[in-house]
Amino acid sequence: MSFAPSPALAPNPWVRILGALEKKVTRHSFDACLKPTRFSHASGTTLFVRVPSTDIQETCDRYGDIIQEAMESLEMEFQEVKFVTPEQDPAAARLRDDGGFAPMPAHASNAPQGIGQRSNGQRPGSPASSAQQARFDWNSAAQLNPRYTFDGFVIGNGNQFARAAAGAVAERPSKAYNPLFLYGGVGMGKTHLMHAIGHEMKMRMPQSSICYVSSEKFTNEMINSLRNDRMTSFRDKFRSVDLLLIDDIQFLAQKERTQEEFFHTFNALHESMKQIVIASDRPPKELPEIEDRLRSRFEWGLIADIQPPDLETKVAILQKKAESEQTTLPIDVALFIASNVRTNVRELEGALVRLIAWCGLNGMEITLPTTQQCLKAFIDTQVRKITIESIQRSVAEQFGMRVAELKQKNNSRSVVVPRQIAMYLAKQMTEASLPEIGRQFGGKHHTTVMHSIGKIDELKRTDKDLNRTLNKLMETLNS
Ligand SMILES: Nc1ncnc2c1ncn2[C@@H]1O[C@H](COP(=O)(O)OP(=O)(O)OP(=O)(O)O)[C@@H](O)[C@H]1O
Repeated sequence: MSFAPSPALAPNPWVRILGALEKKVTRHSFDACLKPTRFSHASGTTLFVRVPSTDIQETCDRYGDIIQEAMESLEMEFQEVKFVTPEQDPAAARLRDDGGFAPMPAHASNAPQGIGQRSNGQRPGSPASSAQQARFDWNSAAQLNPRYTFDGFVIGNGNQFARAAAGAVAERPSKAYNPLFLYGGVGMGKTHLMHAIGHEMKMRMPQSSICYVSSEKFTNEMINSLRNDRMTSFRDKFRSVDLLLIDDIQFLAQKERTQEEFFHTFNALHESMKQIVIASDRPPKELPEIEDRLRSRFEWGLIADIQPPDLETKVAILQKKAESEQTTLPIDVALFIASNVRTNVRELEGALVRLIAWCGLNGMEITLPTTQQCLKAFIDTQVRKITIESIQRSVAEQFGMRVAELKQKNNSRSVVVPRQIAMYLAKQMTEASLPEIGRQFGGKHHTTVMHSIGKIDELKRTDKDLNRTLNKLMETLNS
C-alpha cells in the first residue's frame, strides 16, 4: 500500500499519531518538541516528519518506543518515523530550490489547525498562497525555536548587558536600539537571545512578521532568486518584515553582491522603522571583509557582547535545562559538570543530555559517581580538545608572529605559508568544517581554505623542512 501524500485529500497520518502522543507525554514536552513538528512525506512504510532543529530532532528520536506503540494502536501500516531537519528533508530541498523559504510553509505541511504554527488563513493551492503573488507568509516560516525564550535564558555577569538590550528591543522595537548588534564566541547564547526577542515581540504584537535567517541562508536564497529571475519577490519578502533577526553576519565577508543586497534591505527596514537584530562572532570593527558602509550601519544602534559564563552561571544553566527535562540535578553533579566542561554552553548541554539519557537507559539515579562514570570519555576529550585557536597560537609562536596576523588580509609569503599550515592542521586535528575554519581565519571563503590545504598537501610530498615543522607542531599540540 502506498502512502504517498496527496495534500488535498490524504489524511495526515502524523496528526493522528500526534493525537495519540499528546496523551502519553507531558504537556511541556509535547509543546516544546512534538508540536513544532510537521508531516513531510511518506515513503513505503516510513513516515518523514520535519523538525525545526537538530535539538528537537534528538529529543523526538527518544520517543521512538511510544511512537511505535501509537502506530500499532492506530493500526497503521507504517513501520517507522524518521525526523528530518529542513536541511535533511528532500521535500524541503525542493521548496528551497523553488525559491521558497526552507521550513514548513503552511500549505506544505498538511498540518491541523491548533497544532504547530498559526495558519495564514489561505487555502492550500489557492492563487494567493503562491510565493510569487502574495506577501511571504512569515507566520509559518519564522523558524523560532520554541525553547529559546527569555524565560529559558539564564542571566549571568557575562550576558546581562546583552540580555537587557534584547529585552528592551523586544519591548520597544525600533525605538530602543536599532540595530542591536550581538556578538560573542561559539555557543554563548546569541541565537537563543535573538529567538527570545522574536517570541516576545510575537506575544506583544501577534500580527508582526518576524524573520530569523542566517546570513548563509540569506545568501543562498539571494543566489537562487538571481538565478531564477525572482529578485523582486526576494526583496519584497525581506523588506516586508517587522523584525529581521540575522545570524552569523560574519559569513557575509567577501560576498560583495550579498552585502550590497543586504545593505539595501537594511536601509529599507531601518527607514521604515523596522527592528533589525544582528549576531556575529566578533564586533563590527573586527569584520574587515565587510564593506565600510555596512559596518558603519552595524554601529548605528547598540553593540552588546556576550562573554563566557562563570561557574555559577553554568550551574544555573544546567539546573534550568535539567528542570525543562523534568530531571532533578543534584548540586554536586551540576558543579562537577560545570567545572569540567569548559568550552561553551552548547557542550554543557551536550554533557547533560548524555547524562540524562545514559542514566535513563541504564536505570540509574543521577549521582556524582554515575556522572563521573558516564562523562569520563566526554570530559577526557574536552581536556585534550585541540581547537583552531590553540593551533593558531602554536603556529604563530613557531613563526614568531601574532595570531591576529594569521587572520588579516595579508598576502605576503611570510604570512601566507603559516596561515596555510594552520588551516591544514585545523582540518587534520579538529572536526571543524571548511566554512568554520575560514570563519576563524578572518572570514576566509571555504574555497580559500580548501586551496590552502591542497597546497600544503602538495608541498609535503617534497619539502622535508615543511614536514619537520608540521610534525613538531602536531607534537606540541598533542602533548
Ligand atoms: N545564558 C543561557 N541560558 C540558557 N541557555 C543558554 C544560555 N546561553 C546559551 N544557552 C544555550 O546554549 C546553546 C547554544 O546557544 P546558541 O545557539 O544561542 O549560541 P550562539 O552564540 O548562537 O552560538 P553560534 O555562534 O555557534 O551560533 C543553546 O541551546 C542555548 O539555549
